[in-house]
Amino acid sequence: MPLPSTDILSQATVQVSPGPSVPTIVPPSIVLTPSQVAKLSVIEKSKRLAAFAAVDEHLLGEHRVIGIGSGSTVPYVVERIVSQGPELNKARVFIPTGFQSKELIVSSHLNLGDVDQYPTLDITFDGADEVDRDLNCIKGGGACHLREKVLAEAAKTFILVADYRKNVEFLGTNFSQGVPIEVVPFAYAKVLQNLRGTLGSPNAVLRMAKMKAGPVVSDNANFIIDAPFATDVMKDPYTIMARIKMLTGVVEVGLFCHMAKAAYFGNEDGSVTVKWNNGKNEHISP
Ligand SMILES: O=C(CO)[C@H](O)[C@H](O)COP(=O)(O)O
Repeated sequence: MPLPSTDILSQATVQVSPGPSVPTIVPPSIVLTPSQVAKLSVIEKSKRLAAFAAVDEHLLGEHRVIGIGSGSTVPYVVERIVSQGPELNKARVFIPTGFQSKELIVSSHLNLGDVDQYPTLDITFDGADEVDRDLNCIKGGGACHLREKVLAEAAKTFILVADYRKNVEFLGTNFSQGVPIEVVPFAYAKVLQNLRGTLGSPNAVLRMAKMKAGPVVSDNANFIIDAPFATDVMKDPYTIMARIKMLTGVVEVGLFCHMAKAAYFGNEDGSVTVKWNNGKNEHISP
């Protein structure tokens, strides 16, 4: 099923015209056709709904510098942005949170920039592994949370998009693999020891790669530790985030506290739930 995903170039068709001998790579459009939409699963549809609602409500004509996060929901953010047309988008620059979103921006023919050129962003859209009632979230399921946090912090407005499974009262409810922690490689054993001991996460583990022997290596050439904590600890994510961050060797913690302005969750019934940082909850009917 053709989805707007990171493997967009691998789905590309090669067109060989009779003239030049060099084949042209034509990536499939990020904008889905009605028949592609009809084939999406309920979860994919709900991600797309959340992304569309978030872009429609928050991406303004005057926005020029836009952060694009990582994960499987973000391609739908880009789909909606591309649908706004080249006229609006040619004046904009898009900042990626990692390899995946860089590919997404480039293959969608959007202008690519980096945060060292644009340290202030108008807005950043990103996915989340889980979002609690106060809009704190777990991020880093895709090992991108260092760059994601930089782009969230650099943005005047940070907006989360996710499907209904991520909408929880307390962090760690469904996402039980633990808090993703990026560490410099040579310090991983020491940080693991700290986490399993003093910090109270006996099941903390080094994240291992699936199709490679050895650990996952982040876009910044670091390792990732996943550290699960008890529910009581996760009820106060800021405190545990600060304690982990103080460990020498830790580069960034996948707990984003008090950063998002709003979180959009697509629901199974086609509605969208919006949680705002002022405590307000909104329901957008299908
Ligand atoms: O934090 C992330 C990557 O580091 C992602 O935003 C998070 O994992 C959510 O991804 P998805 O939209 O695929 O559920």
